[in-house]
Amino acid sequence: MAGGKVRKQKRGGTGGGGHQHYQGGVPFEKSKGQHILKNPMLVETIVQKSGIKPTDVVLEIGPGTGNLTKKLLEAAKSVVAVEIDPRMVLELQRRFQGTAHSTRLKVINGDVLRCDLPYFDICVANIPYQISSPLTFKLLSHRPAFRCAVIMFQREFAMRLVANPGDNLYCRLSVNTQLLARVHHLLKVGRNNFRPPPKVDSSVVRIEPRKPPPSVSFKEWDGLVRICFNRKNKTLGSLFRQKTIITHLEKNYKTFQALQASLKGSVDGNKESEDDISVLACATEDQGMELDGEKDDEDMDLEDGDAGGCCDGSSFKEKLLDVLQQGDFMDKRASKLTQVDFLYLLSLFHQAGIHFSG
Ligand SMILES: C[S@@+](CC[C@H](N)C(=O)[O-])C[C@H]1O[C@@H](n2cnc3c(N)ncnc32)[C@H](O)[C@@H]1O
Repeated sequence: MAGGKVRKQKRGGTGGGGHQHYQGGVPFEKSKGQHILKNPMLVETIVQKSGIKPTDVVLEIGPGTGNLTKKLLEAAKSVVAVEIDPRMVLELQRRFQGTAHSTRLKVINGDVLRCDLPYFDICVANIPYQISSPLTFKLLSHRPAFRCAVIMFQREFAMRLVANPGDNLYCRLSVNTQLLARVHHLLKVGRNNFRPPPKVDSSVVRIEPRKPPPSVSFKEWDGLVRICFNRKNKTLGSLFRQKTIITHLEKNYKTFQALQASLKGSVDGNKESEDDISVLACATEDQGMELDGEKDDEDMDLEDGDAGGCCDGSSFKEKLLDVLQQGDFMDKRASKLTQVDFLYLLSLFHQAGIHFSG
């Protein structure tokens, strides 16, 4: 029966003795991150901490069998739920059909990363963890900006989101998310609150988009942050001496110079608003954040050693190092830099005509 008791069945014929978890005859699929919340107290706490108003439209991602959906419908004006699995959509429809809530629930059957999101005031979700990073940036690029999102993440991902300079887990994901939003850790959640239990612990995080959004190009920002966190414990002086970095930035520099020349130095009065727009456009492109965040000190495609003997290359290297020197960044490490430090460094590079997006 829909929304009914969850039962465990032995997987037949495998000989492996493994268990398949079912709800209403529907087996859960681990590949879709189907770990439903089985603790009603926890569901209640999440809804309370969301601060939903009776006038709010709530977006739920991955409603599954509807345990959270039910409580959201009790608190909100309406709920829009995006679910990828048609079997779950059917379960949801059966569960709420004919109830007082049915007219206030809209279910979209689709992949949340591929569909256009509707207007919403608040997002509350227990998501499949494999989409954590792209989903976070898809939400943060959504307009109009929502009030807040209260989302269950894998514990380590959550701790990366909220990490501060100097924390072990401080990474590109922390810096980029915190540019666009305020993030707070709300709740630690043990794996036994789910059926079937996942292999990892979880945490609920509150994400509040910054309003107005920062007037910096996200692509430029992320280009700088990506380089700095490629080896977060190396000094910036040493990172910006790497040949691949110098070559890449010099190419951008020349392209930018050529562009400036072709524009004959004319000042574009709309520059600032273009930058604002690129914050939105580029945030959604950046879907490899989680992986990069998790590989801070391993993900290395840089070559050690100085740039080659080319005169152009050497003088451009001096230019890069001058910028670092000017802001006293030569001996600093990404692991300790604040948002303000990154903004200042980016502005110094821009003043020198050095850009991070090609
Ligand atoms: C962790 S379960 C949460 C279920 C339910 N919200 C709960 O808390 O009991 C994640 C749900 O997201 C769905 N899902 C997985 N990938 C999705 C995607 N890309 N877009 C939308 N839903 C997805 C799964 O089918 C599953 O129902």
